[in-house]
Amino acid sequence: MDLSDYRREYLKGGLHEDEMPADPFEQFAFWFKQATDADYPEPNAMSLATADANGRPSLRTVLLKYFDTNGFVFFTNYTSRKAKEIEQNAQVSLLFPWVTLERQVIVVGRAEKISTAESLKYFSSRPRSSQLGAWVSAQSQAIPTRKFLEMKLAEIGRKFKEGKVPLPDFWGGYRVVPEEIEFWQGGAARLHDRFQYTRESTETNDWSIQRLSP
Ligand SMILES: Cc1cc2nc3c(=O)[nH]c(=O)nc-3n(C[C@H](O)[C@H](O)[C@H](O)COP(=O)(O)O)c2cc1C
Repeated sequence: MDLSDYRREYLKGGLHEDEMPADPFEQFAFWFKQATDADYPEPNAMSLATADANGRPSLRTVLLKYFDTNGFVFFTNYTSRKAKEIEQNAQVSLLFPWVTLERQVIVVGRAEKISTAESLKYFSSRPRSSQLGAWVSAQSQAIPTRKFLEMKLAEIGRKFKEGKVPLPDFWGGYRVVPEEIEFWQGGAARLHDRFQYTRESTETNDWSIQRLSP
């Protein structure tokens, strides 16, 4: 299939130096709210890129669950492929592909496991079915059939029939602590606006900003 004629002009707006806040999280929150207000489907779905110790990359979608000036938090299985790669190489990248808004946000930083208490807080807020699902899935491992999963779910359901479902020790969150955050806004004639924030110090929320060529 030839897709070479698939193109459109990006005309929704621009980004201007004098409107970029000093704090990139402020800009992210502003764009996130605009994505939500525009009914962008699952604006918190982001691509997470990891790479193993040899630099071999892998990529998948995960859901951003919350963010603040400390970073972006998602939840997953600590024995999954992504988790194994993060163990070998904590450098990761996130991409928010808000393409119908003619925008993308790219984060580069380090993934850190959050505390068990913090994971428990989020786990406790999940529906019971999702809590049981976390117990059932040995994420990223080969399994024989779907039936195998359904039987495991029934077994786990019986095991935790009474009371609260406990937090599995193989499940929890990562916080991606950004070192760079780029905001991209499509522009006419492919003259897009790109602003890259680079963290000045690991101790503080101080950032330098530069415009990048599209
Ligand atoms: C919209 C969407 C949201 C997802 N959210 C998550 C998530 O928050 N956490 C997660 O572990 N997997 C999530 N997944 C599944 C992952 O993309 C992936 O299949 C899984 O985490 C295993 O990845 P890995 O084998 O590379 O570790 C999501 C997939 C989609 C399409």
